[in-house]
Amino acid sequence: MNYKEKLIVALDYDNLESAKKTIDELKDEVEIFKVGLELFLNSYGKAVDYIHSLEKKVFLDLKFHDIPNTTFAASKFAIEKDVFMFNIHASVGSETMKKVAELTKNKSQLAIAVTVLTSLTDSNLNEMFSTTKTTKEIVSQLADLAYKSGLNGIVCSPLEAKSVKEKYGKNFKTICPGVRPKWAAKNDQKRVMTPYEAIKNNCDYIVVGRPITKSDNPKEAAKLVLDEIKQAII
Ligand SMILES: O=c1ccn([C@@H]2O[C@H](COP(=O)(O)O)[C@@H](O)[C@H]2O)c(=O)[nH]1
Repeated sequence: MNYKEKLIVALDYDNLESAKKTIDELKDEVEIFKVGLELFLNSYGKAVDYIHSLEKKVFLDLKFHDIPNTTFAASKFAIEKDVFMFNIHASVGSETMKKVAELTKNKSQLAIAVTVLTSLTDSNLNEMFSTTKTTKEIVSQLADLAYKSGLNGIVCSPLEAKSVKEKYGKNFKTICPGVRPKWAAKNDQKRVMTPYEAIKNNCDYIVVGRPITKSDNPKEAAKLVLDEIKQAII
């Protein structure tokens, strides 16, 4: 895999024009763009078509979380849109994950499961579920369920990627937000690593948004992140 394909730039914008400006600025460096709820809703889905019109790949990050019938229908939409990758929450359970996995069988699209959001800590899990389990333990449990359900990989923080890859092998992908170069603010991200550390820790893809998109010079910021990726895979 070309090192540039390991970077996914998160386009969290509230209008299509701003997103287009960034996409145009980054298109010589970046191969995969992430469209999440904010941009998908504000652009009425058109951001996906724009990225595709430039022959770039889309990670549709809408994190479907519903009963089997509804999650299945939403996943069909993602497949029909021909996105490179889309996601559902692992906490939909194995029945739904199996149905979605069946949909993508023999197709090029990757269906992945969100485990524990990178903005959450052990104490957040404790206050939500009265559990003493760590984020790492819950990620491992949900990764196991996603793997056994036949999905193509998971979203986790870079901190958990290594143990997941060691257990499930190269075909089960780790997609990791919570990536912060040393020069960037952490914002609301809690479980973070630098791009270099994340790639070394077996993230197949790193997702980086604000350090690039909110930078005074997004292209230079993307190049700095790509340099770290390159250094890590040499
Ligand atoms: O656990 C998760 C799942 C998804 N995300 C998304 O990734 C990007 C990260 O953006 P930054 O600006 O680099 O923080 C964002 O779109 C999230 O919705 C995540 O951060 N953590």
